[in-house]
Amino acid sequence: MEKEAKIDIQPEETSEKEAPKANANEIVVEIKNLKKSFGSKDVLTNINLSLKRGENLVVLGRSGSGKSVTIKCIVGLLTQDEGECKVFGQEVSDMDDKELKELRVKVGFLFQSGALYDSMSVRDNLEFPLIRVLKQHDQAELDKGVNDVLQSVGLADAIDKMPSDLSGGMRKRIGLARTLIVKPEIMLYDEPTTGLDPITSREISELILEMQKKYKTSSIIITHDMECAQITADRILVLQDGAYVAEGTYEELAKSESEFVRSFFK
Ligand SMILES: Nc1ncnc2c1ncn2[C@@H]1O[C@H](COP(=O)(O)OP(=O)(O)OP(=O)(O)O)[C@@H](O)[C@H]1O
Repeated sequence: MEKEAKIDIQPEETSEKEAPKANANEIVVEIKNLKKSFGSKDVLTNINLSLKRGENLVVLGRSGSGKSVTIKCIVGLLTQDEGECKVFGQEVSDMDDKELKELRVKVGFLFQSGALYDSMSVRDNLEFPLIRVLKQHDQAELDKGVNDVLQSVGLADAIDKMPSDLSGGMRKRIGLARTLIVKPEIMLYDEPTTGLDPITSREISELILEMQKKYKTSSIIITHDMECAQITADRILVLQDGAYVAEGTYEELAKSESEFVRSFFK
């Protein structure tokens, strides 16, 4: 097993975040001819992907097809063997530790587990990134940040609850709030609806769409959930055997000539 880089989202010197440039055609993530193998196993054979500012890009693929590996290359948790992986025009594999820390402030990721600290209340879980990442210490400012993001995810009443008091869907919302609170420019969602019942899954998908509009984030959403894809996607990429085999809107791909692509829509 190759060792993955450790996640450390606490930059030592964090400056005020720059406002995103308003250029709708800007490419914020660009991947070209990306290849990644583990031992003799070729996981990514030829990945090409571009994420435009403000768009929701859904990646569909069977289990084990390399979707998470792609996301880990984007945040520098894994390094590709060949090809380019650029975020905001800068090659991730060339970044030093300081640049990687800055990258992980601009790029938020929500992994399947949600990653809340179970011993901390919702308020403390949400204050944590404000204090550690944005170096905010003024209590009024912290309160405002926490209350605003809780309103956004529809859980203002949960502020003093412990994670163990929350349902799976609520934990997912708080996990999302915890990522969004530092206002990342790019969001990476790794199977955001996995393990949730159909109604809660739909609510989370709708929330992802609302957050795109409210925070103007650009997002890559990895999912098997076709309803999530239908609700959230501006564009969909289909991954097969380590390479993308189709690209289009939900409606376009549902009518694809490829049986493999259509198989997701059944
Ligand atoms: N650090 C690693 N070391 C060795 N093999 C790995 C490592 N990370 C991923 N793999 C292998 O790469 C393949 C793709 O994994 P990945 O997690 O990207 O799949 P996925 O498409 O996200 O699947 P799932 O939907 O099941 O999460 C798997 O066979 C996995 O075992």
